[in-house]
Amino acid sequence: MTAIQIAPSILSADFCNLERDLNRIANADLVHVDVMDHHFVPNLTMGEPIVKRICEVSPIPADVHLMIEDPDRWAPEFAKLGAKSVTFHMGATHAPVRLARQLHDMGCEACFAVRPAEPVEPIFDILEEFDTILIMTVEPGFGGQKFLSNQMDKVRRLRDEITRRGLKTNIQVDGGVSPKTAATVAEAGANILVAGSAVYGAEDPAQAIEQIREAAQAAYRD
Ligand SMILES: O=C(CO)[C@H](O)[C@H](O)COP(=O)(O)O
Ligand SMILES: [Fe+2]
Repeated sequence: MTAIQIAPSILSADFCNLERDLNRIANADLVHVDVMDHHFVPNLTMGEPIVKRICEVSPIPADVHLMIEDPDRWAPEFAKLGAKSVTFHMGATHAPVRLARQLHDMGCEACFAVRPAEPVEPIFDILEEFDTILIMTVEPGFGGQKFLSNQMDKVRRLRDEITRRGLKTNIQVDGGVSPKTAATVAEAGANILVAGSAVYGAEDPAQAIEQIREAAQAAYRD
């Protein structure tokens, strides 16, 4: 049975207390790190120096979500820093297969992301190249947005294709995931759940992680 993985997004952490907030999510499977560049999305977050320190001090592996232009140029730099996985967007990359293979050669997992208005079907022809497909459940750029339930059909179509072909590809969802929406995304077939505001907005982030995990595990269909 596929284990559900919970990836809190430190976009919702206190940037002046990052190490403290990393230790607060030690029961998570991954720490999700949102890198934004003011071009691909209308927000600017962090770059290599901060991601480097996160990789060094975090008790759990880093899952770097690049919302930047030209990931073909920059994604390998984040793999070099020690990220477990690097995600790049369909709307930003020029050569996704070449980039995925380059990341794999560096010992890093490759994840391909689609925005809400982008179809997932074009990825089917290159599915074997990726460890994970990320279905965005908000428009990328900011934490704390409302969950887009209209993306669940996309998750279902992708899960059906992965199952039909006997692949082990993970499906990640990112945006508006909480203890309330966790069952919906897991029932549709997602097994990696990113949650920012629902974890760091809770009084006890570790408890919020367990609530999301339990709701998702109960609803997941393998
Ligand atoms: O990629 C992202 C935004 O583009 C974030 O990972 C995401 O929004 C997490 O925050 P929340 O759970 O509060 O929606
Ligand atoms: Fe993200």
